[in-house]
Amino acid sequence: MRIGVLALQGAFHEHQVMLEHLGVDVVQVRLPADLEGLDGLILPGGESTTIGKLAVDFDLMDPLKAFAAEHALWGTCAGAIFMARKVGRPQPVLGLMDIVIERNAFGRQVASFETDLDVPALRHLNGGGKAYHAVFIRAPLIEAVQGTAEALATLPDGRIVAARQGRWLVTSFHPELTQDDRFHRYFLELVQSKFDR
Ligand SMILES: NC(=O)CC[C@H](N)C(=O)O
Repeated sequence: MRIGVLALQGAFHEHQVMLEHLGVDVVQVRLPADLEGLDGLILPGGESTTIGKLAVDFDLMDPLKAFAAEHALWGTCAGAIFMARKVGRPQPVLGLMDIVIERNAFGRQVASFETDLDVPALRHLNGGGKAYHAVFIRAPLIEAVQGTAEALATLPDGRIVAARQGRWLVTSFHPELTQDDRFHRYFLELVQSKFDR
C-alpha cells in the first residue's frame, strides 16, 4: 500500500512515522504529480488557513478534489477543516465532506486537552476494546454531520469529534501524536474497502 501525506505545513512527519511503522509506503505530497499511484491520502493537522493558501498557490485544489472522488482521505484537525463542506468563516477548503465544522471551538492553544473516547468503529480491531486516548490541540468541532456522513465519536456531552462519509474520515484530534495506531489501521481499512458515499 502506498499512502500520501499532504506535506505543505503541519504534523505530516508524525503521520509518516506511524504509517511506516505499519509497513506502509509513504509519499510526501506537495505537487499534483505526487498524487500519482497513491492508494489514499492523509491531510494533517496544522493551520488550515495556511494549508488552504498553499494548496491554492501550488495548484493542488482541483487535483486533490479529483483524487478524493476516487480514494480514501483522512483529515486530522486542520485537515478535517480543509475537507469540510462548511466552515464557520469562509476560507479555501476542498468542501468535500457533508459536515459543518467550527474552528478553534474549544478555545485557544492553552485550552488544548486530552481525553478518553469510546469509539465503536475501532472495536473490531486488534486491541479495539479499550478507550481511545485523544489529543485535542486548538481543535475544531464537528457541529453537524449531514447527508451520508455519520458521527464516529463524541465527547461525553455529545459533541462530535470524529466522522466518516464513505471512505472519507475526519478527526478533530491528533492520532499521530499518540502511540495508539488504531485510527491509522482503521483508515487503512477504509483505503482497502469499497464503501460508497
Ligand atoms: N491542531 C490543529 O490542526 C489546529 C487547527 C487550527 N486551529 C485551525 O484552525 O486550522
